[in-house]
Amino acid sequence: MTVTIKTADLIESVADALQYISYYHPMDYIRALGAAYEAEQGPAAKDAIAQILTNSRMCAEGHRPICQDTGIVNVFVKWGMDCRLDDTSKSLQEIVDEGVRRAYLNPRNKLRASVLADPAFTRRNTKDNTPCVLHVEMVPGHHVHVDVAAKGGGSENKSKFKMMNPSDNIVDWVLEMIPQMGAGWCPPGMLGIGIGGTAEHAVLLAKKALMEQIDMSLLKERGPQNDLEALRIEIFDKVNALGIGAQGLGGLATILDVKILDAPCHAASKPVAMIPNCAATRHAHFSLDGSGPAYLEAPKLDEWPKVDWAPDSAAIRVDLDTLTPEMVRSWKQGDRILLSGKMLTGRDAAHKRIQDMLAKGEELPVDFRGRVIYYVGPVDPVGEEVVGPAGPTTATRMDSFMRMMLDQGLLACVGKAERGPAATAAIKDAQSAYLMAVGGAAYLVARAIKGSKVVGFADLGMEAIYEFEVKDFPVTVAVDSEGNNVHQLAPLVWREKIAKEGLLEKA
Ligand SMILES: O=C(O)C[C@H](O)C(=O)O
Repeated sequence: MTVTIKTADLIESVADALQYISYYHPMDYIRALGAAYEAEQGPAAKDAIAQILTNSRMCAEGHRPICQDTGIVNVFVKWGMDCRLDDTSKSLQEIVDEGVRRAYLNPRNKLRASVLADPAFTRRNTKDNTPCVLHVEMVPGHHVHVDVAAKGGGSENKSKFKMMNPSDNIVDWVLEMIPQMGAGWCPPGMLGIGIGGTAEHAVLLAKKALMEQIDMSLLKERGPQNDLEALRIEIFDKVNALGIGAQGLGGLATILDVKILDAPCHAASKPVAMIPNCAATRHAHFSLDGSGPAYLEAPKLDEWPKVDWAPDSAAIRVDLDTLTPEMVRSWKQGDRILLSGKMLTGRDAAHKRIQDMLAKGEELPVDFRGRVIYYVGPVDPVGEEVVGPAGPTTATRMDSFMRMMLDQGLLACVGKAERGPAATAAIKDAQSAYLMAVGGAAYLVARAIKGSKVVGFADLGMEAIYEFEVKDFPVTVAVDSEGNNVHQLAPLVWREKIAKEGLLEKA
């Protein structure tokens, strides 16, 4: 029996699933994060998890994206060989891309276009987030199974691969890689690990592993039944013992689960890949059988933990419009701050263009003297919004521009994740500061943005320079003017505490 799948149904189902995952976290992630929140003892990490959970429920209620990085779309299709498409004039890539386009341009919940063509050179935004990355497998049967994911750039950037020698130890390699990955992948999330096959197969296995349900607490309760399950538990316990914690702020929950898929490999090799999934874990799964489009059922809002983050009333209130170098110098690593006033924005493309313009002696469109810059690429607003979700992007990518920006008279910067030694030294030399906001709390953070206008490089789309007017925008001092660096210090403290006090056994 041949089943006819309507092209329109496939497009509609992909678009619906992508809209769905932009604002609904998978419930297994929410349950695991809720449990991590209860167990967390690191105060800064607990606050970050509270922001992520509060943001998640707000997004589920408001049908707006969990993160400003609405991802690059990954699609895995298992095509039942008894199925045929009603319209064979387009490739499957074109059909699925049409679903992506409709989802990302949906006027009720416009998502961010993050995909750039010509990646090595002009890096032009394709404006509708196409093309997606599509994988197709032909399988027996009369169903089309589709897994869709929207993978954030920050976590994808931390993917690792090693062609190991057969006798090399996988756990040792993972434990060597995790600290190097820093916090730009927005922990707590999960790790997908692929072992075996060939180089490209191992990476694909790691990505597919991220589509599985989080079930580490069940696995630990019943105990491992095979070597792969034992390996999952060993990696889970040893990674969390590193004390990295939510957003790299030091704590008990760095990962919520480890998923491993394997495949036979050549006798000479042991390819291993690891891909993390961030706090904006987004994936959904549906099947088509020719009877119409698939629509996913909305989760119940009362399934979210009762966590309502509110700004810390003891935080230092800072007026950006009257900020002085003396005030910046008075901030200490770990201080909680609520920013109000005007703040500029800029991320990768804007920094590169500023560098090129300065090299040519051209005048910049914006004067950075006495200003604070926020590393962000916001989602476009819909309805009454002044801006869509607008959480921080990874500051580490701006490290090589830090000294250049400080030379322009910049007072401080805001982003997420750690700064490297050169950027930390530049901040110390200029007696500046780096403030961090919570990655994965973009809709919550955007509530603090009361005004927004583009003031430079408008052609860069979400990467343009904006001026935001903010009110009580929550940040923490991550590098202070003396070069003290939270991301270096806090995990060390928590690693020791976990080991000495056996905190993970008690959690
Ligand atoms: O692109 C962004 O907005 C964020 C990015 O995913 C990142 O985590 O650095």
